[in-house]
Amino acid sequence: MDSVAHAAVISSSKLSYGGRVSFNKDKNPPLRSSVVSLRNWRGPSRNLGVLAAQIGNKEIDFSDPDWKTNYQRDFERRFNIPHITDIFPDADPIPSTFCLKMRTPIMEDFAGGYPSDEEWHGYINNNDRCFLRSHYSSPTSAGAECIDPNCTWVEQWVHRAGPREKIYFKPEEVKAAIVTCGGLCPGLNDVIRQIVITLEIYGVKKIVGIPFGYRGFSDEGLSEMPLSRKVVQNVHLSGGSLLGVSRGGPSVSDIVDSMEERGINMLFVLGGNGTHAGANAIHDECRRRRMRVAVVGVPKTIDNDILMMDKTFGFDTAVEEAQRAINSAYIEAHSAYHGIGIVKLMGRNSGFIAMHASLASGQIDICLIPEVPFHLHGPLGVLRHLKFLIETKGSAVLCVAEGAGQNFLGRTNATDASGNTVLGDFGVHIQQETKKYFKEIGIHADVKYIDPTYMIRACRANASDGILCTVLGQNAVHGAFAGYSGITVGICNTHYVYFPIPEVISYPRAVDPNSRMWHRCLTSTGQPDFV
Ligand SMILES: Nc1ncnc2c1ncn2[C@@H]1O[C@H](COP(=O)(O)OP(=O)(O)O)[C@@H](O)[C@H]1O
Ligand SMILES: O=P(O)(O)OC[C@H]1O[C@](O)(COP(=O)(O)O)[C@@H](O)[C@@H]1O
Ligand SMILES: [Mg+2]
Repeated sequence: MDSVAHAAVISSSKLSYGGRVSFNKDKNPPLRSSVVSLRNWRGPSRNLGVLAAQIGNKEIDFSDPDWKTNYQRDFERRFNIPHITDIFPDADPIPSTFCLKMRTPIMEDFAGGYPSDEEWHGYINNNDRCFLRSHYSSPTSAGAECIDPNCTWVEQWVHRAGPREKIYFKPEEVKAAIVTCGGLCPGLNDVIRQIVITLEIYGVKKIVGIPFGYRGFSDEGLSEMPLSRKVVQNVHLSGGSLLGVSRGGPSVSDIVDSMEERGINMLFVLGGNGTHAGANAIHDECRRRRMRVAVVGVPKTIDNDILMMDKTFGFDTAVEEAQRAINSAYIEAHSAYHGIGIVKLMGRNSGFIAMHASLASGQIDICLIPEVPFHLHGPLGVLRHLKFLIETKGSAVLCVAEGAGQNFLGRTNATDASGNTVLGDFGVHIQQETKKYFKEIGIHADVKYIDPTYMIRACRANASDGILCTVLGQNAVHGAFAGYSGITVGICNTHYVYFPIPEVISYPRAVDPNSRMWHRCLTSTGQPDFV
């Protein structure tokens, strides 16, 4: 029997003490997890009742009558979003130059700001908040994320995104830059477009694109691209990034030097975990140098692996586009004698695309993701189940996430320019193992392998992602004008919100093997546990 594919994460999530309690199943918990997880648990024997819990580096003593107040205060502190007045307490705001009645940059009526005595203006109050989580009334409730053993209601909310009545930048003094980093993702152009359009509505005239990710700040021969509504008007009609993307690049200090030289005081950073780590470091460095700058992120990851977000842009498009590949694999498999179709989809650490695409298609018999361990060989292995499917159904279709089954492949320790581990190709491996297995057992099998990954990533955004990109792009600009920096925008619990960057990138979000969604996927595929 071969080794079991290691789950990249802890798969157990249930703690029993008195009643059965299901805790947060976020994996690889961060240092400052907001809910109790198994790994962070430092209470007494699980069956003796819980008196205290270790959450991150803080111990919560549930017998303290003030524990909840303290927790909520700490939560508020963590999710506070950095503001320009933190370092420039005397910074004076001006009335916003943006209002919902103003749709183009040149409305004479509102020159110098929207009149504040109007009854309706559509602004967000700085104290508006959105709840981060739903309330689970019982720890036994499916998916319950509890702080304490009784799963009592603990307020956890984040700042609402949107335009404010007062702004901290004069549009005529703004030089805004946009940079897109990491891999491609459907919707990048939609976000660029919306940022430019919204900046112009505020009255900004100096808008530039930094070419090819962070490299564009340093590489000779790469010059900034002037942007305007005219330039970006139709960019969303094609995939990719108008500005280009890259991995690796200059140091944070060099990037900030370059920003100073160019006079950039608003930076919009579109990228994933790595890009946001960079954006946060840029924000810190700007503060250290006492620069009056807003650095705002828009999370871009086709893998959907950013914490706390309902989803990230491009993910819906990826799932939709993956249907074509899955359907092709299905047709091939069903038209062949003993046909087996294998589709590999992206997902470095997280199997969201594979899970959602499998579920959406209803055509997948086996879905393999990095978060769920499996055997390939042996009585419980994937290959034995494939034999069963061929014998009973005559064909089979597999969907594998790129990060699945990495322990079956030789480790190279290679990393890309950004320091990400270069993965082995599990899709090719399982294709070869399948062919070999059926040859060995003397059963005919016609194996077809489809790797549509870059075709999916290079697509233009679908309608729903297009709308998501529009809202995120607008809110990024609103956040910058409101004087926030070191923040990122996201959709959370159906609301658009601002997060402090470190809270969403402390580790990649992963599929919860105990979630109802993974269970739904399993009921659709009908696959057994391969361990
Ligand atoms: N910890 C970090 N600090 C600063 N910059 C980083 C960090 N990690 C990655 N970057 C930079 O962010 C950019 C994108 O990172 P990458 O991991 O390739 O993509 P993604 O942002 O999609 O995760 C690269 O230019 C990389 O150099
Ligand atoms: O070939 P590349 O450009 O390194 O991209 C491959 C990676 O891009 C992704 O689609 C997304 O990665 P990023 O979020 O880092 O851009 C991963 O799933 C995949 O491993
Ligand atoms: Mg990344």
